[in-house]
Amino acid sequence: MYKAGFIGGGNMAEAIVKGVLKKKIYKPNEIIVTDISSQRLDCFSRDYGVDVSHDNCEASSQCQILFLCTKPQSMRGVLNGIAGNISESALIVSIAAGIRIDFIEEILGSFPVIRVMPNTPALCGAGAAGIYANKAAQKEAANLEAVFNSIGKAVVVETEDEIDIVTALSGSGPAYFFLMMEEMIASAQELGLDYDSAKTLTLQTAFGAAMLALESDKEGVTPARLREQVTSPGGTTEAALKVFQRDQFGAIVLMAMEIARERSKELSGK
Ligand SMILES: NC(=O)C1=CN([C@@H]2O[C@H](COP(=O)(O)OP(=O)(O)OC[C@H]3O[C@@H](n4cnc5c(N)ncnc54)[C@H](OP(=O)(O)O)[C@@H]3O)[C@@H](O)[C@H]2O)C=CC1
Ligand SMILES: O=C(O)[C@@H]1CCC=N1
Repeated sequence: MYKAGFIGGGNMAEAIVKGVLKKKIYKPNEIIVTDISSQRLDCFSRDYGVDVSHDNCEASSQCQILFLCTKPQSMRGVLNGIAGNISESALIVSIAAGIRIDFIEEILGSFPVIRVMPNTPALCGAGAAGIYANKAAQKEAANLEAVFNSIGKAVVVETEDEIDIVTALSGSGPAYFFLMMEEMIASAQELGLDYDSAKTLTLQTAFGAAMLALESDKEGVTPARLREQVTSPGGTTEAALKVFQRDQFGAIVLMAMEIARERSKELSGK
């Protein structure tokens, strides 16, 4: 029996597998990963030493925790394929955006099911994950929270609808920050700085800002207060921030997150 099986060995499954192995939550021989792509399976076998298989049913019958890690659009087919072949005592964990627990239960029958919305920084132990468990999985939720806390930070939410918000916030969120980094690097180049210097200073600034925000949060200091500390009256930051405000930066962020949440809800119909 494997402690964990991952159906779909894509980007997010790899981030979780790498994270849990690094933190020694599981040993490589306690994990099995399936995928339709031999190339992906070779990568998991070579880079992480875990067992791999093309056979979703075989893997599903041998796992204590079964992580469903395929795209939402493939989930119906994947669930139909493994239904009736899952170990009776298994915990089902879906990381798919939008896919609701009742959709999973309809196809698989009654199991403890947990939805987790993780993110790719789990790759380096800095993930953020939201967790929602059905009634049958309330006990398991605490264990799973510990797993995701070991590869970042996890928050258990009260309602399944909140997972759609978590998706728009921290699931997709790394991409928002990466976009900001891309734009800052490109802008610095446009203004005359060389690419390497622009990249080094951008990444270190993002890292420094996040680290300072996390450290300061322990003392109750908010991001807003930290922003004020950078902003000298009549200075350069104030001049820049006025442009963000004039062009409705807050409204743009809200609009983007609302659309991401709506897309998560739409995917539930797949
Ligand atoms: N990427 C992210 O940042 C996050 C993703 N998620 C969720 O995680 C899930 C996976 O996303 P991501 O890792 O980015 O996607 P990927 O496309 O990278 O991973 C999915 C993998 O599953 C494979 N696959 C497709 N069909 C099957 C099948 N029938 N059996 C086994 N494997 C199959 C795919 O192969 P092939 O490519 O050949 O089709 C692919 O390798 C999604 O549901 C997404 O909503 C959640 C949080 C964050
Ligand atoms: O873009 C997506 O649909 C997935 C879910 C959250 C992050 N990536």
